[in-house]
Amino acid sequence: MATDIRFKRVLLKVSGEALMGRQGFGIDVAVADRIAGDIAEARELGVDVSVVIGGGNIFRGVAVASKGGDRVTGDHMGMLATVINALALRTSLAKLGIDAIVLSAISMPEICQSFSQRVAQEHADAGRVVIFAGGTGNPFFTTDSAAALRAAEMGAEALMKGTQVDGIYSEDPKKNPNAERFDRLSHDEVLQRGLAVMDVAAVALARENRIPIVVFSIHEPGGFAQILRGEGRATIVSD
Ligand SMILES: Nc1ncnc2c1ncn2[C@@H]1O[C@H](COP(=O)(O)OP(=O)(O)O)[C@@H](O)[C@H]1O
Ligand SMILES: O=c1ccn([C@@H]2O[C@H](COP(=O)(O)OP(=O)(O)O)[C@@H](O)[C@H]2O)c(=O)[nH]1
Repeated sequence: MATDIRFKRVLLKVSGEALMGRQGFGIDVAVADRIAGDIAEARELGVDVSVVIGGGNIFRGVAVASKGGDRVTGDHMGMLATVINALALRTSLAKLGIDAIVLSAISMPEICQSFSQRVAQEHADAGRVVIFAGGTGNPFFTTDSAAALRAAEMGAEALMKGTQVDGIYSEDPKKNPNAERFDRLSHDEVLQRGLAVMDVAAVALARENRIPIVVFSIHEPGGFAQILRGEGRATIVSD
């Protein structure tokens, strides 16, 4: 079955906002459970999945900065939010009998192990789903950049960005419903056209390391496995 699969080892970026479902804030456990189910489905296809999780459902650093507060402190709060989400996803995976481990870029040994590439690789080799928390561990970055970084470190064949939209458009489709949707783009095209589905640092890092980016809707149940089988709607960014 796995012979039809396009990628055997992927890094899945799960948007923090995806976890809040219709609530408008925080974590909807039913949504976390459903995303865990999608990861389980991908593993059944024989795909190694590791995950970078965002924190936008709880906190974004710019929210502090925009109200005159300190950006660095705001970003620290945002990175902590990603740890909360990572623990929720690990809990949902455990309910399905999937062994997952949270590795944080910010040390908090009472709660989870600290990230190092070597430790991450060992857990992945042991068949665990590695959930990377704490973003890059640095302010002024995003979890998209963390996803590109961890994808490179883990030797992932693709960075799969599960987000609110079903691909990359000529403009933000939430602002312009008539925007044109692309099936394929190069990293250079994404950067040159200023397509803001991911930040520039993340796309540039993926380009440097020749890692394809696949943008798809995380809200479509079973969508992740579909994309891995080469079906469903997504935009593929590759050279
Ligand atoms: N050209 C574009 N194509 C697709 N989405 C875009 C584009 N420009 C902006 N976006 C917006 O980017 C969002 C995804 O980026 P982001 O907010 O960082 O998501 P995430 O929460 O998944 O990290 C989409 O929900 C979409 O509204
Ligand atoms: O390497 C990182 C990753 C994240 N963040 C902070 O954590 C917040 C949540 O991450 P992000 O906005 O990327 O989450 P998502 O959009 O995926 O929900 C960001 O707004 C930043 O404040 C950070 O400072 N450095």
